[in-house]
Amino acid sequence: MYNYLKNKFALSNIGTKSLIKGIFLSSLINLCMMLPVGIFIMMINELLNPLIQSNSQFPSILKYLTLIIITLIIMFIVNYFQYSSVYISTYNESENRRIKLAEKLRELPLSFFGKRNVSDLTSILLADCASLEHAFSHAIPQLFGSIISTIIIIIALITMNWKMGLAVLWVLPVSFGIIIISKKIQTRTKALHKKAKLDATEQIQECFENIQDIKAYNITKNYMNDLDRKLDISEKAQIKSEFIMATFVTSSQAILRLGLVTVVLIGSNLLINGQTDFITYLIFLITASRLYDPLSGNLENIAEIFSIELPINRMKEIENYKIQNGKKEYELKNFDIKFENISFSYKKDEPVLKNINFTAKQGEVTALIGPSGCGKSTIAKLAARFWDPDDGKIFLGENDINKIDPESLLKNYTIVFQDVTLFNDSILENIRIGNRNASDQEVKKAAKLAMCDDFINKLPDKYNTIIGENGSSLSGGERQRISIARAFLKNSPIVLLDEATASLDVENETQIQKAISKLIQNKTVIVVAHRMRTIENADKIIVLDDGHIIQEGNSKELLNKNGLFKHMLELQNQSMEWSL
Ligand SMILES: Nc1ncnc2c1ncn2[C@@H]1O[C@H](COP(=O)(O)OP(=O)(O)OP(=O)(O)O)[C@@H](O)[C@H]1O
Repeated sequence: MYNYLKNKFALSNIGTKSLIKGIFLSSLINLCMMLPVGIFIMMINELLNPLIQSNSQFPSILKYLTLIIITLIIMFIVNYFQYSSVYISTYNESENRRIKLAEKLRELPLSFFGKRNVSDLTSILLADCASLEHAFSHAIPQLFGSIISTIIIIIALITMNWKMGLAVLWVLPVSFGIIIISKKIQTRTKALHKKAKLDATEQIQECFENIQDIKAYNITKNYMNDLDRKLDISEKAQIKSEFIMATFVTSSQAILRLGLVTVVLIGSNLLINGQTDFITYLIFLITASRLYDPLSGNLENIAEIFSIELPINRMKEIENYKIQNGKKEYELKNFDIKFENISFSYKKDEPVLKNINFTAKQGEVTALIGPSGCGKSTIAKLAARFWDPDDGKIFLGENDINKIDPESLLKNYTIVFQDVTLFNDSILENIRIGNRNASDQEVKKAAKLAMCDDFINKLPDKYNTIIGENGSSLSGGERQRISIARAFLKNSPIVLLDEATASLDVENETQIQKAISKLIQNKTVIVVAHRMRTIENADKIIVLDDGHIIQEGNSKELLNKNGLFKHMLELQNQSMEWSL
């Protein structure tokens, strides 16, 4: 039972124990509900006795008053413990579940995030956790508790009179049979509803994120029509799912009620034939009229219990996803990065890199160039172990990076990406992300080096200005310069620059290039660049095409050959001569 509940509902040890306690107390509540029935039957028995036996006494009112008060106290105590045990433990478990998931998400490699989108993950952490919270507090203990209490009462009834006992019992397997048979259908329709809802949510999120482009291209109407369609599909899927659930649940509830009818039929037959007495018949009638109440109410929760299988599986998928691990302590002889026979694909059978071999040496700038989509950024990501290669090895200072813990590996890297991520915080804190221990003075020094000082001083609160969600109040170039300031602050031995100066105007870019050349001295630098002039002084240029290295050398060597490098340089020179 313990292991079944633990695995089935993906609970912690404490959560499983609390659930079992909750189930036990819920069944106790249902059994306590039968206490007034017992008192009532006792009273009827005593009331009828004077009519049957002349020497009997009239029942004592005080005795029944005391029994009623005791019953109320017992019911209050059991309810109190059930409520506090179930609810407090559920919310504690839920809190721990969210923390555990967040911790796991922190450790997961980018390959995981490449397969899932943000709204899906948000929905797991918020909506899915909330649905489990509700099921564990309002459905599971109550349903299991009502099954246990009903079985106990039925066993007691069977020992009293097996024929009438069976008349009460038969409805249980039939009613549950209907629910169990319907499980597959209910789970499928719930999954379809969930998917349709997620599609609509994703579209809403996408709409907010891309509102500028949607307006600029005048596609609001098309976009809204598409959203309307998705909302419609979601609504229909919800109605269908609710309807199917209601059909099965009400049918099995109706069957449960038939138990009372069969008790009346069989009981009156037994009474007429003198095979039972009136009090026993009365006990069965009153008990059967109350017995199914908790169970019938909880049948509605069965759909909820079925539906939590989906969020539990989604959470298990995160929990079981293989994390990148490795040693935290390691010695590096140098900071050379060596790619040895590297092949990589984001999607199965769609290789992005094929047999890549090169070394980015410490103290040198290694530039990656090639047409769009040839795999330049992917090489930079693999160098930092954001993804693990399918084949081959990447060495940092003669250590296979596959065997180094990603977090401790990244301490050696400064990465400036094409897409800068900024937080809704002050400029000071956004730069300090480069080095959490840096003082304000150090942050400001880094900002100066990255040519941020001028624009920051023009902001209302200077370094304390809050820059909005993802730095929405800054220009592309300003955002990029902040990310470069972070890099200055981190000052680590390896620098990966992925189109680092892409959003800058020529004047700014020239200045930043000067600053970057200071930053990268004696470091291992890998630059991904489109503009040829930004890499003309690189020590080594790797020219890629369709995931292969097709040329390698410095710019002088490559210009002397008739290859892609020369061709790209000529094309870029031509484009610089264009005018509108
Ligand atoms: N997260 C991802 N999931 C699936 N495919 C991806 C992912 N990232 C990149 N790709 C694909 O891998 C290929 C190489 O992408 P990559 O970003 O490395 O190219 P790139 O040379 O840096 O391109 P660009 O110069 O346009 O930035 C492309 O076809 C791209 O569509």
